[in-house]
Amino acid sequence: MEKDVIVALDFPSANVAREFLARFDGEARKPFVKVGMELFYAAGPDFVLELKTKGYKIFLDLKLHDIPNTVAGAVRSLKGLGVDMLTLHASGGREMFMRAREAVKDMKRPPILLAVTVLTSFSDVGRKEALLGENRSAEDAVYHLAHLALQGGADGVVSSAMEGKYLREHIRQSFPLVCPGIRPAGASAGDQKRVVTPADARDIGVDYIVVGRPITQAKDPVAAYKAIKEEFLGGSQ
Ligand SMILES: O=c1ccn([C@@H]2O[C@H](COP(=O)(O)O)[C@@H](O)[C@H]2O)c(=O)[nH]1
Repeated sequence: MEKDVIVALDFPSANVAREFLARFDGEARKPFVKVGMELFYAAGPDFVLELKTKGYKIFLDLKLHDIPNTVAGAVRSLKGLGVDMLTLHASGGREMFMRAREAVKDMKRPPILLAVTVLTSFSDVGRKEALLGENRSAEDAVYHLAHLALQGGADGVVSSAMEGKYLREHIRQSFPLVCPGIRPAGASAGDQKRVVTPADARDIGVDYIVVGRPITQAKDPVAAYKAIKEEFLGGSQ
């Protein structure tokens, strides 16, 4: 399976994102980028198309979560964007994933459908407070949600790398594991609670790490990106 660092473009406008990406112009390969709610709501599908036309690989992180019919419609509406990955909340349930799977079936290059399990910003206390009656460990909750979504038709899973080892041991099928909440040693966690270093994520067997602020807010974002990539991919680049 391919492994890579995905840069989260959490910016308020297309122009800010363009300025940031221009720093990478001299590099041999464009970074794999993630467009999340902030940028998508500000810049819209046109900017995603612009990135696609420029040759970026795109992870569209909209975390769809609604009734199955609405999510299937949303997936169909995103069809023309040609994104490489798309997120849906695993807690939307099996039927929601079945309908999303059905919605991509006629696409020439369907996106990898990723199930977001337990957000990396949740501590155990925060998760139990938000989800009524939730008494499982984070590992068990992530496993349960991942298993359900994969059965419904998800291709891969988003979780903290902290649960990665448990997922790999308990889910037999092979699937792409995508992990945000990545922090190089000494970096500020910010609102992230379940954080892992790029080197530990590599050792756990994570396929893609998603990194935002440690790169976008670095003094030298290109140097920060390269250092994180080196720590995660090492000699396998
Ligand atoms: O559980 C999740 C799911 C998605 N994210 C997204 O990843 C990035 C992380 O950004 P940092 O600045 O490196 O914290 C961000 O876009 C989130 O929306 C996540 O963090 N956790």
